[in-house]
Amino acid sequence: MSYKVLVSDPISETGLSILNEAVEAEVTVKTGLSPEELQKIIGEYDGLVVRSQTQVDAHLIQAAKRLKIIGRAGVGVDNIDLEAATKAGILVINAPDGNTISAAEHTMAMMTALSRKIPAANQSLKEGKWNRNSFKGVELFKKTFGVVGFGRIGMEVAKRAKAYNMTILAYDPFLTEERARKVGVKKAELDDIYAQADFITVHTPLTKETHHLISTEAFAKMKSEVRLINCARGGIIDEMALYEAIKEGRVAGAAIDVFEHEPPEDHPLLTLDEVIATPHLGASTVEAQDKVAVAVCDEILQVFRNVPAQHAVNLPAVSEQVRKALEPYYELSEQLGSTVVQLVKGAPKDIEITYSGELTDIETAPLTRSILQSILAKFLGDHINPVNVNYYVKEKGLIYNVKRTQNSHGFTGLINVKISTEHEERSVSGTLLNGYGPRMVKIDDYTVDLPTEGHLLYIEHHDLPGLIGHVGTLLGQHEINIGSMQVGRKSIGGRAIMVLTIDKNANATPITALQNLEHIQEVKLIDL
Ligand SMILES: NC(=O)c1ccc[n+]([C@@H]2O[C@H](COP(=O)([O-])OP(=O)(O)OC[C@H]3O[C@@H](n4cnc5c(N)ncnc54)[C@H](O)[C@@H]3O)[C@@H](O)[C@H]2O)c1
Ligand SMILES: O=C(O)CC[C@@H](O)C(=O)O
Repeated sequence: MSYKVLVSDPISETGLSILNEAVEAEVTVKTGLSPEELQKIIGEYDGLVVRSQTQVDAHLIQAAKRLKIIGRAGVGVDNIDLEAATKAGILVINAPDGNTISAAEHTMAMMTALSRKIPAANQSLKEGKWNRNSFKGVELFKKTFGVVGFGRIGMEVAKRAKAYNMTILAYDPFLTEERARKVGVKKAELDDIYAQADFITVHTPLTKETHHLISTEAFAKMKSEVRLINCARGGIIDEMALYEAIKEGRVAGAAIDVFEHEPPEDHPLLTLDEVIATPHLGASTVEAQDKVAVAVCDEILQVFRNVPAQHAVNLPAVSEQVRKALEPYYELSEQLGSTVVQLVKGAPKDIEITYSGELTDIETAPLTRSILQSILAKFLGDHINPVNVNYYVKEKGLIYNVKRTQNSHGFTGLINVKISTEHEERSVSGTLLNGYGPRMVKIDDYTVDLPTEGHLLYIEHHDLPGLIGHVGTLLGQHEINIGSMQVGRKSIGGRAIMVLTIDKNANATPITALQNLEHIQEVKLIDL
């Protein structure tokens, strides 16, 4: 199968060639489209590759009827409406580490250029002036450097700043004393940084919490003559507050790579001598662009090949080890969910999933999503997928519990899915049998050994001689071939079940006819 992929921002040729050479992908590169132009064509595509220019908003997502995956060749996904993508079941992936080094190096370049006024000196010289007095700078040596956001880039920046002999204060909610000590920085609070730092750099994502994190209030707490660097995202520093702080002489300068609105138009900051700026160039190196494009294009192909994504932004990450351990169980988990939801009468209210045996100690959330997806698909259709399933679980007010038990009844790994509705409670268990693949081993309290595919006819009846014969005859009259049969009973003459695998999908007639047979309580056709 071939998937149509649109590349709407410029990405490296090395990355593009990965998609171009794959049989699974048919690639179109159309960059610089207006939102309206993009909206018109997006409906044709299964995949979209963007950098930071394309705004993937809710309108675009609504028009993207076939879209399965959005690949962001870079880190920040603030140009993508993640909520809308998740609701639409579109997987969003990024390339989180391909441009770390480039962004860190750009931050250092901006800090040194700012401290030595290099852009202005360069400009002046090119204008024919030899003005050595106007460009006196400051050293970085032994200065205090505040790093706000100590993730991949923040840490790489700190490593480089250590070579300048700077004292580094790092603030990040996830930074522990131990880690700070290990990398040779001091763990600090924001107020410590404001009070002590000569240079402050920000390396957080732009979120509700970090929007205008550095504001008028923060500037008021800073050391005078402080210099700021933002190579992360426009909006983390309040641009107007920064402008005022520079005008008032409290801030000595700022180096800005990113703006709240890009490109910035008639921006007051760009009128100030104390500000140096670049047009969002943090990741603009040959190496970074190759790395992010290759990473994202490779991963898009993996997803088209049904391999779970490693850098999904709107799905929890799954380690390679967990992915390998769970892989054989996906089909089983989906089919158990599908079986029990077809068996039960009414809409699920409570779902209980129990993992036993070798599944007890593994992160099973991906299997849980696949079970929930197969259950909800009966009511909400095929657009339910692992990306949006939790959204719909919440929306429908479904309650689900996950349990773990060591008792796997002799099986290596066992999954039980139980659904309660307002009418009844039904459950199905399944395992992977060596050499046989997925098998259903229990329906409610009855032990069975059934395949988890094809068409199953589930019949509940009184355990009486001759009944199995009647069922066989009736199915024969409707030209329905029986592939196999399993019977189970609780006691002789008591309640019993038979489950038949049939070759032809039974229509409503034999089911009604079967239901009308004496001593039969329930007949259900389960399509897997
Ligand atoms: N200028 C560019 O071209 C360019 C290139 C690459 C990345 N970026 C941007 O740089 C930023 C950092 O990227 P990264 O790869 O290091 O991300 P990362 O996820 O590795 O690190 C971000 C860190 O910020 C921390 N954080 C979140 N909220 C915080 C808060 N309120 N206060 C303090 N810390 C907080 C997180 O705990 C995390 O450790 C992102 O915004 C990314 O989009 C820009
Ligand atoms: O695509 C770019 O050049 C910007 C990338 C950068 O902002 C990121 O967040 O990865």
